[in-house]
Amino acid sequence: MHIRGNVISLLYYFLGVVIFLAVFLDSWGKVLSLGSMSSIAISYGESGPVFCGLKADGSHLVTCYGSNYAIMYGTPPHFPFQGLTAGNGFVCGLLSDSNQPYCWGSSNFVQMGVPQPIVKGSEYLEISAGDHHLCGLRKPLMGNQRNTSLVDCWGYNMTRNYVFDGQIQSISAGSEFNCGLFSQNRSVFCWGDETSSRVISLIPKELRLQKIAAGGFHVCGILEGINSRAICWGRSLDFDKEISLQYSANLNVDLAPTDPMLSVVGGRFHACGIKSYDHGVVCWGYHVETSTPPPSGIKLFEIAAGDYFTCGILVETSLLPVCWGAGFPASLPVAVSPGLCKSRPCEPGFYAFNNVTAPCRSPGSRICFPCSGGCPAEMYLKAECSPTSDRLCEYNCSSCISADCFSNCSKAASGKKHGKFWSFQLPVIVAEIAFAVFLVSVVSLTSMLYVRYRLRNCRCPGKSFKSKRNSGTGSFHTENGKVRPDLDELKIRRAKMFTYEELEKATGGFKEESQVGKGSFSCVFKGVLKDGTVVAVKRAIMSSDMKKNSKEFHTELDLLSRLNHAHLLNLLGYCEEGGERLLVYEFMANGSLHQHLHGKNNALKEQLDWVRRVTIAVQAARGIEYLHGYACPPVIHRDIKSSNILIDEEHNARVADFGLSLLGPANSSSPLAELPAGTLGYLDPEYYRLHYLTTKSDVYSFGVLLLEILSGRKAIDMQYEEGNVVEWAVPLIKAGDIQAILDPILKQPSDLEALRRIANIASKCVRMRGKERPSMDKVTTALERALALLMGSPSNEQPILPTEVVLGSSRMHKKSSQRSSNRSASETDVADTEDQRFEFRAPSWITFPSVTSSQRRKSSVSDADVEGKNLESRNLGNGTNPGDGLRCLEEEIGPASPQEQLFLQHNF
Ligand SMILES: Nc1ncnc2c1ncn2[C@@H]1O[C@H](COP(=O)(O)OP(=O)(O)OP(=O)(O)O)[C@@H](O)[C@H]1O
Repeated sequence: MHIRGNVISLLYYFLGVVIFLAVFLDSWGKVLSLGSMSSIAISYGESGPVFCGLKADGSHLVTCYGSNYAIMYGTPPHFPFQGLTAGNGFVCGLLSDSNQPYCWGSSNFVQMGVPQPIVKGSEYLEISAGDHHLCGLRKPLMGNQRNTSLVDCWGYNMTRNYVFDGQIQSISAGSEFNCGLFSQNRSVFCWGDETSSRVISLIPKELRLQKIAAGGFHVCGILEGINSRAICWGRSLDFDKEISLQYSANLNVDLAPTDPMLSVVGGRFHACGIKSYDHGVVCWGYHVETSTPPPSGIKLFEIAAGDYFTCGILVETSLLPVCWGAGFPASLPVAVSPGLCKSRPCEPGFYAFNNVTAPCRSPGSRICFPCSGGCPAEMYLKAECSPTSDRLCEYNCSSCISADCFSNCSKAASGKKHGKFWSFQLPVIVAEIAFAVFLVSVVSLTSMLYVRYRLRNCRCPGKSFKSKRNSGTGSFHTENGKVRPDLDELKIRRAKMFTYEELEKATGGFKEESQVGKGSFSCVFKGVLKDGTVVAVKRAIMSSDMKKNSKEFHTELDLLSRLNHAHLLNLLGYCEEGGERLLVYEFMANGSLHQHLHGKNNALKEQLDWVRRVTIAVQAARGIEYLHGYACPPVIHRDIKSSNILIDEEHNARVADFGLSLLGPANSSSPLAELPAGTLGYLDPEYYRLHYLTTKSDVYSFGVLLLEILSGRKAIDMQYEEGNVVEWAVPLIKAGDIQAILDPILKQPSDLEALRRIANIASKCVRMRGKERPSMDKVTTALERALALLMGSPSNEQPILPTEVVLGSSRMHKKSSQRSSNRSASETDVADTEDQRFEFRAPSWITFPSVTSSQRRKSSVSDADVEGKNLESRNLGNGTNPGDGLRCLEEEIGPASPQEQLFLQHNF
């Protein structure tokens, strides 16, 4: 008896050791399944939400849906990822091959691509993004450092390597802070800025958590043990009110539920979780007006939150995502992986996901889900959780209370009694399903057509946005005594207001040595902000014409804080104090394209080889295409030139200087009758002579820029006999003498075909009549093909992979239906061969809800404008036949009228 007792206690001891080892090993390897990194991620912010997910086909490639074009353009189509995370305006993935983060989209603070600085060769287990930063938990150290964890962070106020004592199991980033969960004692710690959230001081120190998820200004976790309910702590943004604190009773928000949870996520002011016993979803915290609740009865595998909405992956074989909250389509037509793949068997308490699709690539890897806990009321445990399946609950028919239970039990009973039930009922059920499918299809089709119709007539939200912005900074409004965040107001957090003193300090008192450039109305200085960010500060020259200064300043400020594209220069902030007007931008380490092409330093010129030059042209074209086609309302830059194409450290181009830009009409076909402004040599003759401004004016200037890039000559250079680059180069191009125009400083490529194509594009861009010039999207596509050719892509039919790799972004695919039937001959010219190769994506009303259709229409309308009656009715009120005026233009580029001369003197 005694010996048996000893044997049993020995067995228990042995079992204990095994369990301990399992838990210990688990804490090393389970990080991927527990942190904020997930198979899905949602980016949010001013440019709109984007949902990204790892495809369910085992490729580990990412697919994204949403309205932030910088993210959509930049989604890397060929990189396999282990997991995803997203912040304000950007998405990051942990690369499968290198275990390093790769980000895309745009952020003023986190570098896109592999963020820098990164300790060379560092490999990460998990990454997590906050509003403007990204953190990565490094793989565990070995030897006597194994009790130390390293976390690297990049971005706003965070760029540092952090060293922590103890093994960290997972990290999760909030708005401006981060939290980590220690694997040994399961305690949580947070660091960063807690001014508005107080997440650090409110940490429930005594609690042991199995996982954590940070939200905007709060953190939620799941308690360890059987009572695995969610607890949250934190405070709201501006008000001294606690949000979602389970300890507090007098709140205007829903409190965390007491149900056991499998998973939790944090949004900006809300949190959601997946319930443990039925995979049902429950949300708590603030509700934003107009937000929708989670669809009733849904069951989820995985869940992720944006700022005001949440998405999850349905517990169905389809693995489709479903979203709710504010500002996102409810369902997305893409199957995504329901979790992260791991290469080891699932630990105790987890089971391996089994589905017809195989979301994990390597044969031995699998997705492990935590076993559900307990059974709902009226149910009993039929089978325990096994390594291959979750626990099974069945209705206890003797204690039915709910309708579900009754119907289930009666079905089962009648199933037993009437073995031939199905043979009778099946045809009826099939007919019912077929009818339901038919009904759903008709309803979906009708609503799709209706949505498309509505979008076609959509107006840009520009005005309302502006008026809201001007209406003050209050971030909340009170309704029925409840304090709620106002969605639009909360979104506006982009351009920071600096004091003059801060910028004076940053630039060393605007000393001459800091000056990096000078424009007509401003000087540009290099500066370093308090947090170490290197910036360019553009200071308006104090002139007698304060009104003009101020107008340009506000145009640029207004435009840049609305626009967001990888190839537009990012505005970081501004200062308006007394007579001083200052704009703060990202610093572009390689100055302007003008400095490279026309500076005295030949080495700098040679540095821009043909591939770099064409890459810069493609990137600039993308930036302009965005302004014309996707910005809302559309923007005409009006001053495209080489000194406004800036080049960053990695020789990527950004279009800058929006001082002269005009917002185009969003829903009107009328070209703007603006008085000409711009730079001599780049100015569209149609605009200059007839004051006829459309997006094609930018196309003209871009054509001049292309000629400049090819020839290395300035737009106007009086040292040559033929001083105007257009008048010199176009006849040579038309004669087929491409070699004669190529920059002699560069070695000519063995195959001139790519450059010949670019020269042809340029000559079409600088056609006298706007309607005969191609639109920017056609130009971009043609340039991309040329770049692929230049880089040795074997065939034009290839997807533009080399371009994507170089540019770090991918072009948006076009819909053939959007090809305008009334487009001009020239557009067909440039894109004639390309058109058949346009690829299809999801319907544009899903991908780009508020912009695409109206903008696409706009671009075709602007063509029609120039061709059609509009011109007649609105153009020359003096009775001159506009057609004649245009026809004569090519021949009559003579001296300007005295009035025009006045403009020129004034503007240049
Ligand atoms: N963000 C930046 N980073 C680095 N250099 C910059 C930056 N912005 C401007 N510069 C430099 O300052 C120069 C002047 O820029 P600015 O936009 O004031 O004038 P411009 O476009 O050259 O002329 P204009 O104002 O007459 O059109 C640029 O050509 C460039 O060399």
